Amino acid sequence: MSEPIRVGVLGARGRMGQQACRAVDAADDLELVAMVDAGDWLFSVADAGSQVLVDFTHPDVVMDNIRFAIDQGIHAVVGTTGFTAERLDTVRTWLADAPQVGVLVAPNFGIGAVLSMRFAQLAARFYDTAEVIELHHPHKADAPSGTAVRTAELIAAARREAGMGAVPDATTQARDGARGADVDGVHVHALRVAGMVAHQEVVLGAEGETLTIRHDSLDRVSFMPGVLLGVREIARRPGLTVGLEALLDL
Ligand SMILES: NC(=O)c1ccc[n+]([C@@H]2O[C@H](COP(=O)([O-])OP(=O)(O)OC[C@H]3O[C@@H](n4cnc5c(N)ncnc54)[C@H](O)[C@@H]3O)[C@@H](O)[C@H]2O)c1
Ligand SMILES: O=C(O)C1=N[C@H](C(=O)O)CCC1
Repeated sequence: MSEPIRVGVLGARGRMGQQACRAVDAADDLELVAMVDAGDWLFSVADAGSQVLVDFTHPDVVMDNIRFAIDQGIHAVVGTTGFTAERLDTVRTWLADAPQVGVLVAPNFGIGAVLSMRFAQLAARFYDTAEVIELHHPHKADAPSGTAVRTAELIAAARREAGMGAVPDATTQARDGARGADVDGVHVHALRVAGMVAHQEVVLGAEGETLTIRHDSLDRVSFMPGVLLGVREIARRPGLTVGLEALLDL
């Protein structure tokens, strides 16, 4: 058997980081060599010889962590959310100086969540209206979720490609926030509910019918097969990869 891949986890004491440490530790082909959280010495990830860094931290710090990984020649599997097109462009610029390094940015590592995004993308052109409702635990820092933003962007792109116009909406009077956030012309509603983990509904509508695509992550273990796939694949994919779907051949 070949040498295990050496993995460092950032955000190691957080909800996702703890799961990621457990999953990496349990995999025969991976070796957990660094566990770093806020206030710890970031360079211990490099000192420990990490080949892949897994990041589940916070939108405010994730860009610094990616910069660090690229500068150190360490591949990065990033689950932290809060990415914009501008942030992704910045990562591409950094990677131009380190062409051997791979960075995967995935707003959701749940296989079902990735499939549901794809289903929504496929369905979008057949329906007049589409809205996204995401439901998460109340400790979540960002709203809407990274998954919901990406889903809305995929729906909007599919509508544009099909030559569809704006989603019809006759609302002329609304309380602030009543129609949710406008992401690329698609309304996204964020609920924060104690007891929940990560859930999403895409509600599509046409004359006489609706289609609801729902996914539920009931436990954070649901994200781990996707995280491990990213860790195993990223060295073979230099440059920036956005979304786990690229690794699933969807
Ligand atoms: N991609 C996915 O599948 C997926 C799934 C769940 C959560 N997330 C995202 O992952 C991120 C973390 O979520 P969480 O629920 O684990 O949050 P959390 O608050 O439980 O954990 C974050 C951890 O990061 C630590 N941290 C903060 N700054 C740091 C730094 N500079 N260096 C190292 N560690 C640092 C915090 O101390 C904390 O322990 C969020 O952006 C969330 O949206 C993504
Ligand atoms: O718990 C979170 O925080 C999650 N964040 C991701 C997002 O913002 O889409 C994925 C689901 C869980």
